[in-house]
Amino acid sequence: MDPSIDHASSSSKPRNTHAKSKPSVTSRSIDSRATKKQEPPLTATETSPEVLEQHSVSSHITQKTKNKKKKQPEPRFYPSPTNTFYTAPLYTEAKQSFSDCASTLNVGGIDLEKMGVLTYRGSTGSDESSSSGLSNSAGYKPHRANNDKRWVAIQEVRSRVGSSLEAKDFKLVKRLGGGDIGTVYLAELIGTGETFAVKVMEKAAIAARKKLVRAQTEREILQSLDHPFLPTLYSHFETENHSCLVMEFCPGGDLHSLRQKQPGKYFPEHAARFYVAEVLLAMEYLHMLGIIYRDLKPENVLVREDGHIMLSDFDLSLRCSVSPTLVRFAATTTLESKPSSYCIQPSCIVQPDCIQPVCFTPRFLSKSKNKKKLNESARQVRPLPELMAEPTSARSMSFVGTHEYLAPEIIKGEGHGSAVDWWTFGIFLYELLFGKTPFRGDVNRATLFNVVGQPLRFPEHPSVSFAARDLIRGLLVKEPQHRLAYRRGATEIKQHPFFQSINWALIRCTNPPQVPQPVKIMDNAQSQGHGCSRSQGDAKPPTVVVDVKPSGNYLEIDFF
Ligand SMILES: Nc1ncnc2c1ncn2[C@@H]1O[C@H](COP(=O)(O)OP(=O)(O)OP(=O)(O)O)[C@@H](O)[C@H]1O
Repeated sequence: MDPSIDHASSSSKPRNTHAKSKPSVTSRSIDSRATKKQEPPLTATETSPEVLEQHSVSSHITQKTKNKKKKQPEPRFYPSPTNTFYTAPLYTEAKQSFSDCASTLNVGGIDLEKMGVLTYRGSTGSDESSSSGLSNSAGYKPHRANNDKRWVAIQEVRSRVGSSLEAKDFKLVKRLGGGDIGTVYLAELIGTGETFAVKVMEKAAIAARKKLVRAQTEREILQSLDHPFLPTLYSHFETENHSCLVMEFCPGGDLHSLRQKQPGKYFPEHAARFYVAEVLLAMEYLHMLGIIYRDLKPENVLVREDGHIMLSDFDLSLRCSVSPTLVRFAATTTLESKPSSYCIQPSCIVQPDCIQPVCFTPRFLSKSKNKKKLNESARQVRPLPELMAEPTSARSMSFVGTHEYLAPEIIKGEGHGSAVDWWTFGIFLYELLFGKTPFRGDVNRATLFNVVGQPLRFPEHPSVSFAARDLIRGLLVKEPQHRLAYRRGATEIKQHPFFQSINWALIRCTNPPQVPQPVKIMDNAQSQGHGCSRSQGDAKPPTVVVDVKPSGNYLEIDFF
């Protein structure tokens, strides 16, 4: 498959889980935002730049934003006309170099690698890798390698049965939700007590609705991911009629539901900052892989059992080629010689992953004696190259996304690139902070007009910091080329004062605003599964059930 082809373009996507077909622009179905009125799609004339421009006052807004941007601190580096391009091996080297650098960095006596912040260890093996030859990274998932109880469980079953996982190894416990191309179930890996989310897709239905390519895109993207805030595809298997993806189960639900439960239906600023910071790292990583996500919204941000997030749903994503660009070899500047009010330490900057050694300033080191230690450690850090890996040149003409989250350039049909993700990031932050999106109209068509033509406004309530509003203003610039992060991607956003308190390197170890209730475990005598013919050995009795009526019956699903 040609990865530069936008496979989502001919597809459609409902938020509505009851919908049979999926318009490429989705409405939300489960909350007050869902548009009730039916309306005809916009015609080509209506979406033409001229017509939309008549409603536009965006130039005024943009000018204001431009002026504001001028006041921002000088960028630390500039793409030079003689950019050196990293080829894949060099990039791997950079990663390795980063790993070396990071693993030798023992900050204040704390081994960051042991803390799980810095991990570039080899994989203990992947069920997925054994069943697929698709991606070179599919079998190398260091973030999920050694410490993941789910891998251990999978390995256990595999070694017991001597083959890859199959449908009969799982017991479906509960339906979690339905998407356009499949249904997601909570499932137990029989005999291990470990739970997974299994997305079950009916092959014939997908083929009949011409969604095969989309399903394949999602699967291939999932196979290529290895990031703490992105799903791990533990296994993939086929039955005669179904194709199944086995992923981590997120018991915390999605951020949309969680927001509804907050007082006032909006998150306090510290909580919003935490969630968007983790999403930012996930998107940075995706862009690094040449994946433009295109479907950011609270519904697609799931909360893991530890309260950290997982970005889900990749069937609208666009894959394109990206060449991480070496923009500068970092100078031998140290922390002392280049102080900064932001979290910028130019001595060791590289973006091979979510982990950036730029901010090794853990809060527990903020006292002056620890600062001294830190500075000494930083001096020993080998300077690393500075990379830019934003797929800015990618272009798609697809009309995909969710109305309230669509970027103006998508609506105008001007062709779009990775900047659409930074627009949606701005809408996402706005929604978490204010409990609503900024351009929503009474009907979808009005929403589209508002996105293109209406200025950004902030409600008076709740009161939100200047930094947060300033960041949103920078992101919700109508012209993509003037939008924050257009040029240097996530790095630009990370440097914004809104994130000043975020320690990017250690965010995985930060306490999340909320940790979901643990999954209720029931001792269920009937947990022998469907058609399980494999020996259970002396494995733990199956125990998992999440708010399923204690009838003792697991779901009778004819898939398996
Ligand atoms: N890993 C998971 N853990 C817990 N719940 C999940 C998980 N993955 C999906 N879900 C739930 O299942 C529902 C369906 O997910 P799925 O990704 O198939 O569809 P979707 O998000 O509606 O989008 P699409 O139609 O594009 O597939 C989600 O809304 C979510 O509530």
